[in-house]
Amino acid sequence: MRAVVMGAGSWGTAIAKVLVDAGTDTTMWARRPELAERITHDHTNTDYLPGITLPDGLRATSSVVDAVTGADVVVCAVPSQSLRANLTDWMPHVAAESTFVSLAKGVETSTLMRMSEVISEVSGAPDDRIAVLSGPNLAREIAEGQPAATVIACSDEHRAEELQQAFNTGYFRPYTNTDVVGCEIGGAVKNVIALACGMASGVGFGQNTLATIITRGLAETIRLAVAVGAQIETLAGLAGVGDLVATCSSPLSRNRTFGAHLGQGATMQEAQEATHGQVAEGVKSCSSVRALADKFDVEMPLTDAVHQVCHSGLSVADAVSSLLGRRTKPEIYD
Ligand SMILES: NC(=O)C1=CN([C@@H]2O[C@H](COP(=O)(O)OP(=O)(O)OC[C@H]3O[C@@H](n4cnc5c(N)ncnc54)[C@H](O)[C@@H]3O)[C@@H](O)[C@H]2O)C=CC1
Ligand SMILES: O=C(CO)COP(=O)(O)O
Repeated sequence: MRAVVMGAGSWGTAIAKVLVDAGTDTTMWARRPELAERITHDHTNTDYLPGITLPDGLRATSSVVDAVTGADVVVCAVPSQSLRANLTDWMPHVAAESTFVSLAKGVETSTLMRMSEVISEVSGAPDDRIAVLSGPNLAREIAEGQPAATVIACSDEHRAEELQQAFNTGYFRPYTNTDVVGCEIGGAVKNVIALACGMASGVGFGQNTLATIITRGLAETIRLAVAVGAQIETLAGLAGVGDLVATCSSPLSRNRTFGAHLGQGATMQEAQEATHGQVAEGVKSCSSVRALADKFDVEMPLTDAVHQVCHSGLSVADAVSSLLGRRTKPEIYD
C-alpha cells in the first residue's frame, strides 16, 4: 500500500510519521516548496512541530501530481472548510480506485455536510472507499510517540481493517468501526465544546465547571449524532468521549486555547493571532453544527452559546448567565 498525506500542518505531519513508523510507504504534500524541502532533507517541520525529528524515509513534495501519482490511499489533512477546494484541485490526478481517509474534524459551513460527504460529492468515490480517522490524538503527543489509540471508521469493515494495519505502530493503536457518522459528529462537536471549556478556564473557573461542560457537551453531542444517524455507542468510545476529554483538558488544543483567550477578554482577532494561524476548527463549525442541530430539531445550548460568543458579540459572562438561567430539567439525553 502507498499512502499520500495531503497537508503538512501539525496533524498531517504527525500522521505521516505514524504511517512511516508503521512500515507504510508514505509521501507528503505541502503547499510551500520550502516546507517540503525541509521535511525531506532536514527531517523537520519546525513551523508546526518544532523539536520533532521526522523519519528518514518520509519524503515531501509541493507538486500535487508528484504527490498523488501512484497513491492507493489519499489522506486528507487540510482544514474542513478548505477540503472541498483542495480536493477539487487534487482529483484530476487521483487514481480511480484510491481510498480516501479524512482527518478533518468539522462540518462544512456552506452545505452542513460532514467531511466524508464532501469527499463523496467531490470525488464520486463510493462510501466503501471513504474512511475517517478520529480519536484523542493531539498531534504533538503522537509525534513524540506517546501511546494513544484512535478509530478508523469505514462502512466497509474489510477496508477499515486494511487501513488499521497501515496506521498501526507500537505507540498508535487504531480500532475499527463502521459508524462513520458517529465518528465525524463526535470529532466536529468536541471542538466546539473545547472552545467552551477554554472560555470557562480563561474566566478562571475550575474543574467542576469543566467537568460540567464536558458532560453536558457529551449529552448534546449524543443528541445530534443520534438524530443524524449515528450509533450511541460510538460516542462512548475514542472518537466521542475520548477525544472530547483530551481536547477539553489539554493546553495543546488549539480550540481550548482559542476559547481561553476569549475568556480572558481577548477579541476574536486577538485570539486568532494568538493561535499563530493554526486552525481552531470549532470557531467555524460552531455555526454549521448549530445549523445542523436546527435542521434536526436538536437542542444544543452549549454550541449555541459558543456560536453567539464567536459570531454575535455575546460576552463570555453573559453566555454563562444565560446557560445557568435555562429552565431546570431532568438529566436525560433526549
Ligand atoms: N492538530 C491536531 O492535533 C489534530 C488535528 N485534527 C484535524 O486535522 C485537520 C488538519 O489539522 P492540522 O494539521 O492540525 O491543521 P494546521 O492548521 O496545523 O495545518 C493545516 C494544513 O493544511 C494546509 N492547507 C491547505 N489548504 C489550506 C487552506 N485553504 N487554508 C488553511 N490551510 C490549508 C496548510 O498549509 C497546513 O499544511 C483539522 O480538521 C483538525 O481539526 C485532528 C486530530 C488532531
Ligand atoms: O483533534 C484534536 C485532538 O484529537 C486536536 O484538537 P485541536 O484542533 O483543538 O488542537
